[in-house]
Amino acid sequence: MDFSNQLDLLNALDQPALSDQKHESDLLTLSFLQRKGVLRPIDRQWVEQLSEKAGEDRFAVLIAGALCSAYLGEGHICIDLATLWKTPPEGIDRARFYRSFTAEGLDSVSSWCELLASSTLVTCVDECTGPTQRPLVLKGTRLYLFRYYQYEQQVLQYLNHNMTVTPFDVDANLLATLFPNPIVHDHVDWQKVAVANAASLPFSVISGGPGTGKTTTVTKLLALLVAQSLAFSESALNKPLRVELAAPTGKAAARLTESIAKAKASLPLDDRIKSAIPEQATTLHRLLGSDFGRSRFKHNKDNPLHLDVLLVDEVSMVDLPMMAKLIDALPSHARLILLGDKDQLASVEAGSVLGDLSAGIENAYFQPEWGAYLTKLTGENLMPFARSSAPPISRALTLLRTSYRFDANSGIGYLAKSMNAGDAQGVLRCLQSDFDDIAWREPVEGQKSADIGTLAKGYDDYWEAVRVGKNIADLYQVFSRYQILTAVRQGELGVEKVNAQLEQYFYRRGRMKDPHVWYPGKAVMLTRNDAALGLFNGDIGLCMPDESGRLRVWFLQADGDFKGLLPSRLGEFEVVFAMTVHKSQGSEFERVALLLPLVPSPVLTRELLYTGITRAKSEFTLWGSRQLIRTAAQTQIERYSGLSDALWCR
Ligand SMILES: Nc1ncnc2c1ncn2[C@@H]1O[C@H](COP(=O)(O)OP(=O)(O)OP(=O)(O)O)[C@@H](O)[C@H]1O
Repeated sequence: MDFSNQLDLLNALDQPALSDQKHESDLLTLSFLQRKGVLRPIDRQWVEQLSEKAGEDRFAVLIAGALCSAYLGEGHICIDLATLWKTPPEGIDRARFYRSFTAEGLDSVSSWCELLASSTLVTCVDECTGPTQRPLVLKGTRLYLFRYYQYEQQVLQYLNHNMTVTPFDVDANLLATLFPNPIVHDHVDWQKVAVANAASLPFSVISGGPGTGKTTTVTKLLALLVAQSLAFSESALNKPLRVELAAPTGKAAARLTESIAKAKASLPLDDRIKSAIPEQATTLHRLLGSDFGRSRFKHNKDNPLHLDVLLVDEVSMVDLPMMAKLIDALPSHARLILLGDKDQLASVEAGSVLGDLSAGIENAYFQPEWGAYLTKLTGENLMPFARSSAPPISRALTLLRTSYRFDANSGIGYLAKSMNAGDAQGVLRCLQSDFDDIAWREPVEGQKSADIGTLAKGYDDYWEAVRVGKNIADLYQVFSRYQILTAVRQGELGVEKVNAQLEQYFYRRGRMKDPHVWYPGKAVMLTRNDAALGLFNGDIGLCMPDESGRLRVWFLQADGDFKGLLPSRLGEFEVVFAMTVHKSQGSEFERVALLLPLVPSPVLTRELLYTGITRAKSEFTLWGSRQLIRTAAQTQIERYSGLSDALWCR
């Protein structure tokens, strides 16, 4: 019998493999780690292939490589050996972990690093020779997969270069025109500071929670840049400024288009300038020229984008590889302006670029000479924020702190703030207070499933709009007013089950004749990009008949138009009367119901709940137990990378 087949069979039965049995009580093996769920099959296979090719069989090297791959799957850019040495991954017995290293003569993290540095699989970047193309890169106690080390370096090199350039000239009078009302008391107008900062620098980040005026601010920034360019081009016959707006998803791009158009209308500037400010946003994939199925984009270092200014919204959703590719495709003279909420969930794929960039943004410290420069330019007194210890990156960042959407009487604002601060008591107090805009539904004793009847009521307006045959634009508006969010995919209160139950409930109420076929009102979300159709993962389509009565699924395009497709043309999709919080990023709804699972889950974190809460504009209902809410508020996501330490000198 083939021995490897036998091994697979044993693994599938969750039994120790034959080769492990003699080690079971003493040393670790890769197959044991896979069975414990510490490694995925792909992590083990990858490292075993490398081991065979390179003739490297030392366990301390193989476990480091396999963990690097496994942690990448959880969103980490690298592993930190020092942290792992102190706290072995969950599911591994500590004594056994250390025994496995002692067996190879290792007794400390430095001896582990030395051993790795001696391996043909690892490049040690402290060497004068620099990195060679080996699968793993060791920098200090951080171990990376080669490609991800490169991505991180690409972003760092870009930032380091752009943090030291001489500031561009900024028209202080124009800046004053855009901010005519001085802020009262001793407060700083951070929106004005953000515009001054971003207009002065080739790279900037503007972060803020919901309704803090991010769009208002960048619209003023674009107005300033466009007006300066128009004035300059008139005198020097220069070309007009080429500005591009982008976001990670189609939905977020459509929202950016809408918000910029609205904010532009109220600018205190003449129409010539307003009309030169673009409104049309696109997705990052489309901007870069997505070549689906390939990881390389049409635009890159050799074929840069044709633009002078690039504004990217919802940057919390942008992963490290995408950021590196974006930077790679920027022409050297271009400005990059990143916009987002640093406290939201990080990207689905690896990295937390916005979080890393803005790791120290709360302090709002500038280097003294930058503080003096901004004070002169804005007329705001920024010297109290001057610190000689502030790292260079600090000047490129501005945090907007005042929410103009949620005032002191807003439960949503208070709840979001408490959750973001990890203040579990504050969160529970807020949920128990009588704010008009929030509600809390605790599961009752023995509850096994969601209260579908109550949740489904939120869609009454939508079904009425379907029944009377509203046009697709109006129907989309109505649909976007209410959203059920779930924290998890699987389980009783997971998105799959809740969607199935909702469809059944609607069927019983006569909303459709057969829930198993396409019906008017069916709402779906794509789960894969589709180049041929120009649609993206996360795009939402509503099924309604066209003029000839044929059912089509209608998708909102970034330009505000709708594209209607025959259902048979769609690739992978799922019903979307409920969606996960992850999928809701970049969208906002008037009313949101957030369902927590009935049992603890590692995905319940402060960032997940904060993101869920801040999707709601005027009404938020939280379905979840006191215990899970408390635990989530106290659990923060940590993603390993070298970016924040390199930028914030920690
Ligand atoms: N300085 C300000 N003074 C008064 N109102 C403001 C100010 N800045 C923004 N607003 C108003 O606050 C609301 C939210 O602003 P805006 O849409 O720019 O915020 P945002 O941070 O982009 O919001 P979102 O959470 O939707 O991304 C808008 O109605 C806007 O007109």
